[in-house]
Amino acid sequence: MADTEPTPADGEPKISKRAAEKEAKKAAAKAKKEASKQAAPATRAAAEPVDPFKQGWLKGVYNEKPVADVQTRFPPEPNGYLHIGHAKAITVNFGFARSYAGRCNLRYDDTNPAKEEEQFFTAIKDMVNWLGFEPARITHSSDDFDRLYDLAEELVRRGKGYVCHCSAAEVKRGRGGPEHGPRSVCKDWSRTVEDNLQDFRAMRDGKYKAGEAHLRMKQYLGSKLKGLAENPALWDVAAYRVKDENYHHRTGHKWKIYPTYEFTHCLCDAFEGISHSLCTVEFETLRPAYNWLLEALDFKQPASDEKGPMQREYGRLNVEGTILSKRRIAMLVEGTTIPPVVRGWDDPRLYTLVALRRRGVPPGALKKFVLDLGVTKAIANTATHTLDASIRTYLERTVPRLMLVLDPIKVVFENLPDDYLEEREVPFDPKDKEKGTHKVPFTKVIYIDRDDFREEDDPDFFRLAPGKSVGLLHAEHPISCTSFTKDSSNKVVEIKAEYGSHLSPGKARIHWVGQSAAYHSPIKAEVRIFHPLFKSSKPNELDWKSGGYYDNVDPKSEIVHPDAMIECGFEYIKKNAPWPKEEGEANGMAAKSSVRFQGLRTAFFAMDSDSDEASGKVVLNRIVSLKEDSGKK
Ligand SMILES: Nc1ncnc2c1ncn2[C@@H]1O[C@H](COP(=O)(O)OP(=O)(O)OP(=O)(O)O)[C@@H](O)[C@H]1O
Ligand SMILES: NC(=O)CC[C@H](N)C(=O)O
Repeated sequence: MADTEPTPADGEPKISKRAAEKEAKKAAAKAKKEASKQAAPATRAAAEPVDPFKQGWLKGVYNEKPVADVQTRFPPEPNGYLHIGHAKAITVNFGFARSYAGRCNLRYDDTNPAKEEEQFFTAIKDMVNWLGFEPARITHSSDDFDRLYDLAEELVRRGKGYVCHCSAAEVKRGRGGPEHGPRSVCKDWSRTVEDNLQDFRAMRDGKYKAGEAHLRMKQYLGSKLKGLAENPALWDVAAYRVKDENYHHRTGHKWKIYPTYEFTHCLCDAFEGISHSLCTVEFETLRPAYNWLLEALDFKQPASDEKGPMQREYGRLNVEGTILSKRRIAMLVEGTTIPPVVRGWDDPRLYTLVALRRRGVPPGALKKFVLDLGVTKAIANTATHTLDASIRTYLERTVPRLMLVLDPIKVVFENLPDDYLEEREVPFDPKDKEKGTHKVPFTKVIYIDRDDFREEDDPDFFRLAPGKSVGLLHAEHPISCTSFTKDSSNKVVEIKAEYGSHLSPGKARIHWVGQSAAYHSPIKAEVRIFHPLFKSSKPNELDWKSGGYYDNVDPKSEIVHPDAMIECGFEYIKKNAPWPKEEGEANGMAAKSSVRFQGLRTAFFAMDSDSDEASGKVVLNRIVSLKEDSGKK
């Protein structure tokens, strides 16, 4: 509709802008209704569940190699906690296998001895299970160290591997370029097989220190071939290197040499019978090197994906507004010269999977988010608030509702007897009868949120104020404030009020919690409300090297309400968790945070791991606000 007032044509009755808008709205609503009637059969068809793995790019990947026994793998390096990006990798690899009736392995890509710790192994498997997937097999690249070593010798025997003693600078020089001229091979390139074998064994037996010797693959550096040879991933990259700090958590000090990613990954894929090796786009340039090694050792036919594993690459999931790098999160968790700024790797302000779980994000919401963004070769760039919006929509349909008062003020009804009790039957979700109902007590004393009261009335304020009435959600009659009292710090501590049908209904309805020992109401709780950890919307651009990020940490990123109150329906919600009941959590991976609910007019909440059943301590985390601006009302 145009902004300007319409000019009526001569002779036509002049209608006001408001009336015209009303008419237009009516007509639009009618048209929409008509359209939806006509479109009903098509809409119903569209509502049939669509398997996202059998659409678009993923379907194309399957069609390139439509085998009966689809086998994929999720191959994290066990050097830190998984983050939201990994939720995409897990969903893609496990989901693809599931859709095509195949299997997916969890493979710990543990070829880097210095960085791996037991805690990460357990946490990674937990997250896969929590997301609702069960690995067909759990493997470790290190399980195959013997076999990998034998194949490295075989590569040498086939004249396709050589031990090189160049320094890093010499290797760089050999790669050529504007500074170094044409690419060239070093003197070690033409050593005999026997010589190379002996020297490789010497590497294995500890004759060399780190950097003094490498086993390199004889790819294309010495070749005159154009095309493939332009790819630096094929310039005789290292297959094995010596590690001085060589203790490995599974093989101990057995090995002084360790295989590189380029040597290990494709071979482990072949050992495990992987049909579709799905990884992120930054590995695309490595695909020719992946195929080169498989072909060199007869695990694949040249220029064919029929035999052996086929690597294909999808776009990473990048989330702006937070940091995902393990190194940076470690700085926040452990502190360096600066004190730690978060509670741990699972601090709900982080985007590690353990943190998202602790915050209360349902695993199904993460998977849906990943798939809704789409799986293609394009990088999926998104922002934390887009993720929040998606989680909000997911929770809206799936979790029950309760009344929770964040910052309570006591309300005493002067016109009710001390033992007044109205038992109200309240649905857990008015739009979903299946979730059932529960009983809450309406009593002489109730608690309302401080935000819902003003000491001085204002015509634009529709809730409780002296002389003003307001409706109560789930109660029969409205209430009206007669007076209030304050403490020495000028804080309102008690409101005197009336309740009954004689009062004006008011223009809004607010939430409340009744006080009744018989109903164990209210339940006290500490509520933590989270906001972005950094003031900057681009925290990756902060100064991480010299600690400049610290000043950007928002001290208001966690606000604690220590005296919140929840109505007694919470007990039922707790006993009947997980909400929603789906895959991982329903199958035993439910943490305390699977106790989720919508606090009416407030936010979505989940129980925090700091809660303690024995002492009755309840701590809640805000999962997301009800609206994007985090404001209620
Ligand atoms: N942001 C992301 N989006 C999608 N997939 C990812 C993302 N980050 C990692 N992956 C994939 O997850 C799998 C296991 O990753 P791994 O932990 O080895 O990766 P990484 O790149 O070291 O992760 P980090 O981002 O923590 O450095 C790999 O296949 C990798 O491609
Ligand atoms: N091909 C892949 O998926 C890569 C996995 C490997 N762990 C990495 O370094 O990221």
